[in-house]
Amino acid sequence: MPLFQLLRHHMMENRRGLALLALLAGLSNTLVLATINAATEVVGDREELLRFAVLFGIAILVFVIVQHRLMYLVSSNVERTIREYRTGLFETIRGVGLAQVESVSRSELFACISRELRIVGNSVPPLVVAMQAVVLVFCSLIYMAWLSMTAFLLWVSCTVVGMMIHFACAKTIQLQLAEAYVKENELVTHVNDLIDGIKEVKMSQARGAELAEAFGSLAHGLSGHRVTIMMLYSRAFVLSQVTFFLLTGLMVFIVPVLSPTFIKVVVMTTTSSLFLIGPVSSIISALPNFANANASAKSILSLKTRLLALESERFPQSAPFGGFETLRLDHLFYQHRHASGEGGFVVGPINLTVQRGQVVFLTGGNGSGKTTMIRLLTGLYRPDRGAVRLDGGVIDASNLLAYRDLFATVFADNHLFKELYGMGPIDQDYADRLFDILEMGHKSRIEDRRFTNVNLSGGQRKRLALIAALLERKPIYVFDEWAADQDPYFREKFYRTILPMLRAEGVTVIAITHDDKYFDTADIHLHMEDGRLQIVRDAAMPMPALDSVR
Ligand SMILES: Nc1ncnc2c1ncn2[C@@H]1O[C@H](COP(=O)(O)OP(=O)(O)OP(=O)(O)O)[C@@H](O)[C@H]1O
Repeated sequence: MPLFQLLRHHMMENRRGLALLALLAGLSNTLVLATINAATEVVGDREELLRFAVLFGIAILVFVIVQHRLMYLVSSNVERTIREYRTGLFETIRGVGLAQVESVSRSELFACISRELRIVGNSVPPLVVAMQAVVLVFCSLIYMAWLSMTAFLLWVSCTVVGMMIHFACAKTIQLQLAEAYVKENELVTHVNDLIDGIKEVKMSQARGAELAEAFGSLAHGLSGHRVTIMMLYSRAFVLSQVTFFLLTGLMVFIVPVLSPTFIKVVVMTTTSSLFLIGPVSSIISALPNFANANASAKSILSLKTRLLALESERFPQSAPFGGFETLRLDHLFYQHRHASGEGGFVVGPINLTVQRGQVVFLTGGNGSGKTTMIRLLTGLYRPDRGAVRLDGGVIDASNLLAYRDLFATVFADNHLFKELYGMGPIDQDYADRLFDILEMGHKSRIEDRRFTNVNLSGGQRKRLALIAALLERKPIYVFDEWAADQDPYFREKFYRTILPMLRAEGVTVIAITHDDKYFDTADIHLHMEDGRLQIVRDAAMPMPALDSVR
C-alpha cells in the first residue's frame, strides 16, 4: 500500500513503541467500558462503586497520557518523513542532468512538494485515532466474547459484512480519486498558463476567454467528479452505520432468543455494542482520508521513481582549480535527444583553444547551436564524444564540479536570485564600483548579501545579474546575449568599459553576441552554423585557434 510504503521507514524504526502505545490506548479504552459495565452491577454498594470510580478515573488518565504520547510519536515520525521527502525531491532535481531536468513537469513537482505531502501529513491524526479504534474494537470484542459468545459471533459476522460492503465501495472511490488527481493537475497547468502568460492573455480577449473557458470546464468537471466521490463516501458511511444499527438491534432482539443468558448480559453486550459505534465510526470516517492519502502517496512515490530513473549527476567534490592558462575543446560532439529517445540536432565536432585573458565572441543564427556549444563548454552538458581539457588535463566526472566553479554566467534566460547564494565575502568597494558603472545605485543595492530591490525592468534586472556574476570573481565569464536587453548607452558601456576592465583583470570572457558594431573588442570571433564552429577572426594568433571538422 503506497501510504505505508511512504511512511514505513520511520514507523518501522519505532514500531515497538508505537505498537505498545496503541495497545495501551486500546486497553485503557476497553477498561473504561468494562468498568462502566461492572459498576452497573454494584449500584447499591457505595464502597464497590467508589473503587470502580477510581479505576474509571485511572483508565481515563492512562488513556489521556498514552494518547498524547502516541500522537506525538506518530506526528513527529510522519513530519520527519515529509521533510525528508521534500528535501529529497529538491536534491534529486538538483542532481539530475540539465538535459533531463527539462522533462520534469513543473506542476507535478510543485503539487508533490506541497499539496500531496500535506495531504499525507493531514491524514495522520484521523488515521491514528482509527488505529486506536481498531485496537479498542479488538479488545472490546474479546470482552464481548467473554460476556456472550453468541453476541460476539453476531457482531463479528455483521462487521465482516459491513467491511466487505465498504471495501467494494472503496475500490470505486480509489478509481474516481485517481481521475480527480489527473484533473487537478490539469487545473494547476492552466493556472500556470495564466500566470506565466498573463500579458498575452490580457492582449487578446479571445485567448483569455478560451483559456478561461477551458479552465471553467475543467473546474466544472472536477467539482462534479468530487461530488460523485463524496456521494460514494456518504453511501459507504450510511451502509456501515445501518450495519451497526442492525447490530445493536440484534443484541437487544435476537441475542436473548439465541442465548440462554440473563438479562444483565444482554444489557452489557448492548452497552458494549453502543460503546463500539463511536470507534467504528471513526475507523469508517478515516477511510476517505486514508484513500486520499494513499492516492497522494502513490503519486509521490511514482514521481520519485521517475526522478530516480533520470540520469543523476552526483559528481564527487574535488580540489578547486586555482586558475588556468589554456582551455581546449577537443573534438567535442553532442547530439540532442527527443523525449521519444530519437536523436536530434548535432553539434560538433568542435575544436577550440582559448587562452586565459582572451575575450571570445560567438555569433550565429537562431538554432545554429550556440547555446548547446556554451552548455558543453561550461560542463552543463556532457559531450557524447571528445573532451574538454584544462591545461591539458581532461575534465571528467572526478573534477567536473570544480571545473564548473571556474565560471560565472549570465544566460539569456538567466534567473536573478535576490539572495546572493554561494557567494563568499563580498568586496564592497568592487560592488560599489560596479553599481556606479552600471548606474544601478539609485535602484538597488546589496544589504545582508541580498539585493534590496529586484522589481525592475528587464534591462535593469540583467544589469543586476551582471553585477552578481562579476562579484563572484571567477576566472571565466560567460554572457549569453547580455547586451540584447540594453539600450545603446549601456551596450556601449558593456563593450567599451566592462569587457576591457575584465581583460585588464586577466579574466576570460566568452560572449554570445549579435552586436557587429563591437566585434573589434574581441580577441577571437567564432561563428556557429548548423552545429559547426568556424573561426572568423583570431587577433592573437597567426594560426586559427580552432578548426571545424566533420
Ligand atoms: N533540449 C533540447 N532537446 C532537443 N533539441 C534541442 C534542445 N535544445 C535545443 N535543441 C535543438 O538544437 C538546435 C540548436 O539549439 P540552440 O539552442 O543551441 O541554438 P542557438 O544557436 O542558441 O539558438 P538561438 O539563437 O535561437 O538561441 C535547435 O535546432 C534546437 O531545436
